[in-house]
Amino acid sequence: MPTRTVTYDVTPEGVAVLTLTHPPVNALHPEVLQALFRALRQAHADANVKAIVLVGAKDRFSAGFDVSEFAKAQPPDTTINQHFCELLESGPKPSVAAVSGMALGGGLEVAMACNARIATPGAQLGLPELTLGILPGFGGTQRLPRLVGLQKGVQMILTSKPIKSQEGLKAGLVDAVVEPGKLLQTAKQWALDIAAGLRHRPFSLFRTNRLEPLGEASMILDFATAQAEKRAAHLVHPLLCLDAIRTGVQSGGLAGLKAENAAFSKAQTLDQHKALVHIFFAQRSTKRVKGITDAGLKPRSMKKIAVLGGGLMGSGIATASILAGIDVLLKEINQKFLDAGVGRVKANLASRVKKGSMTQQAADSALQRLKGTLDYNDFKSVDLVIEAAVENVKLKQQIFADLEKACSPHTILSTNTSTIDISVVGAKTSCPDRIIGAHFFSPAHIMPLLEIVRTDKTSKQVVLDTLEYGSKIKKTPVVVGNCTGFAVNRVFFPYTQAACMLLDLGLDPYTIDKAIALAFGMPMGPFRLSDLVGADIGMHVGKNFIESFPERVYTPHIILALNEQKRLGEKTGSGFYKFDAKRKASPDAELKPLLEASRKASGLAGIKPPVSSPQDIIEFIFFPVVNEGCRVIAEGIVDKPADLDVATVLAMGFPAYRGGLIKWADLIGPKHVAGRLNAWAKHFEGAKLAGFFKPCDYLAKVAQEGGSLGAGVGPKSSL
Ligand SMILES: CCCCCCCCCCCCC[C@H](O)CC(=O)SCCNC(=O)CCNC(=O)[C@H](O)C(C)(C)COP(=O)(O)OP(=O)(O)OC[C@H]1O[C@@H](n2cnc3c(N)ncnc32)[C@H](O)[C@@H]1OP(=O)(O)O
Repeated sequence: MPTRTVTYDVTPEGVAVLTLTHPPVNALHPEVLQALFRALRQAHADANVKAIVLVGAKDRFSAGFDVSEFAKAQPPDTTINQHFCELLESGPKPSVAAVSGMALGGGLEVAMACNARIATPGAQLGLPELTLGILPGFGGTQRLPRLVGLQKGVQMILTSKPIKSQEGLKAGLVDAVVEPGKLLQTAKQWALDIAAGLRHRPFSLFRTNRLEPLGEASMILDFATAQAEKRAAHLVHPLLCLDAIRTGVQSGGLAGLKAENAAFSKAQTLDQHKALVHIFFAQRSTKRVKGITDAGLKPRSMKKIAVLGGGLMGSGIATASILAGIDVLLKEINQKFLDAGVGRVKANLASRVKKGSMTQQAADSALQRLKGTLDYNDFKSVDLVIEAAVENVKLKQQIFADLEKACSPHTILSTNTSTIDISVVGAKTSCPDRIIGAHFFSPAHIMPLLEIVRTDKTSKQVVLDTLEYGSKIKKTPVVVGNCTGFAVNRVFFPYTQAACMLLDLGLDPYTIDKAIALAFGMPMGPFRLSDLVGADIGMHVGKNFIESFPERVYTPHIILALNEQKRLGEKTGSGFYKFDAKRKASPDAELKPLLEASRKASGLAGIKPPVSSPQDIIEFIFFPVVNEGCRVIAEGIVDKPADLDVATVLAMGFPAYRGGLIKWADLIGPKHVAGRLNAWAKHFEGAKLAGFFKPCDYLAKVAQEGGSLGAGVGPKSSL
């Protein structure tokens, strides 16, 4: 049977059951939509058919339009006849959607074009198009507000958050919620009742009873527009979406559909759409690693793990693991530390209960999976150990030597270190094949990225098992090579150094932060980030990079001065900023003498800063990061460039709507990136800083020969 189709079955009672079929989520590929169009025309012409029911194969209605169509060079032609919605809504025979699993995006829009919706409990209903840089394009901007009211409809579309069918029933989106075994029968009966005139046949597109009065509607849309402009200043498509909704409210559903179609076509042309579609697939592709997941190996399930260290990281890792149903042995060196570690796990769970992310009962049962210990007695039974002790090489080496004796020969021995060479950590063991890095980002139970760091001796099975563990604890795992800083911290080391260089060239730190946070879209600028992380940590980590890459580093004097003055940032009440009791940051006039001393010591006096606009600041700080990212690609530290995009978005807050570091560079143009780096290398030659900017061979080659950085160095990346 074709994998993209709509099956057509007519029941003895005269109901045409149309089944959307396109594994795994019944995505609405154009072939499926064309099949739906044909099936509807067939049902309307079939004298045996009184009514129509639409279902999704395998208990999943539809996850919406096939997103892979947006990744193609030639985007889908939105002018193609989309009358299948009109045929569903106002064709000669009534239609009812039988929704199970999920109806998202175009899937919900198709269901809303039906004359009624019957759903199973817990089915997810939503219009997440804005997360892809577009807007609902099958009538959702018009039908959803008319079914649930403008306030609720706008909120659902702008937040992209789905609701469950029970909430949908209350809101007017769903007509009935029934158990799965009764879904099809209820939908068929509902459709026959409409056909027999026993039930009303509403056309969502023309309903107005749920829409707020025009004056109130206008205020709702004005407020939503102001919020969108404030919260997503860089994004155009939410405003295009709101304009289409407004047109429909003011001029009726048909006018609204026309406005929606025009807005959708416009949104499709924007880089943000290309970038977000890239990240959608990139994030789902990190779990596929060449030579590992295609090697015919079967991953072993991690049922019981041990975490060494109950500090901030260890307790976060333990929390993420027990939430995923894994038994955790939390080991500490004394009872006081162990009690503190268990207390942190309890606090993490309590915070989730308080936020409504889980019930108290679920938290209690998760806690049952945590057991504390002060020795290695139970380590024979663990599948994986994650060491999260202090960053001390000798201590870690001794721990791993002890673990090799205490655990079974199959136990994976991993370290959460962010700065120490993984091979060095395992140097005192005789099992390098079982040594791997599991680098979490703080807080470990919340940050979504897990860097899985393999050495050249780590076995494929161990990498595969750790990937499986990462997915099981709902992380996005990215497999990276063993180098200073691995992938994320390595590509970002020039970030702070370039920012400090601008400081020493005379720029104001707060101007730089504004450019990076407000103009570019990072969660915060480099100096605010330094105050969050701590100048002491920054100096410690910076030393690693200065030792590893001496030919391309800038030693920021200001960081040393901040440490000497104990101005470490938030934790000491001042750093680049000063902090009030609620840790609210504000510029600090007392920083001025430190800045002047740093500028004097920098040797950059007299060099004109080669930046004059926020865009210049953005490029001066991020292009060296792109350059280091290109080295990481060329050295094979990442399996594919798209993995680096995902890592920068998830770990550093690089804006997803820019596609991640490498996609962003490709959208800007490798030639422009290399050109500016070469110009700065020349500009700073006298200060012996040319090496900090000189484009690496990979970037220079792509810039000269054309092509994309995202293509990678090996066989063409699929992304
Ligand atoms: C008559 C002729 C008509 C011709 C018409 C042509 C018109 C062209 C104009 C288009 C107008 C479109 C209008 C519409 O409003 C636009 C949309 O619908 S955009 C899509 C909106 N939907 C989404 O954003 C949902 C995305 N998916 C998810 O949120 C999740 O996948 C999920 C569905 C909640 C499931 O989550 P999980 O269980 O965690 O699974 P995964 O996320 O890993 O997904 C599994 C697998 O499925 C792939 N996939 C999921 N959703 C889609 C999708 N919508 N399209 C394509 N593929 C999808 C995903 O990539 C995974 O694949 P794998 O990694 O396993 O290969």
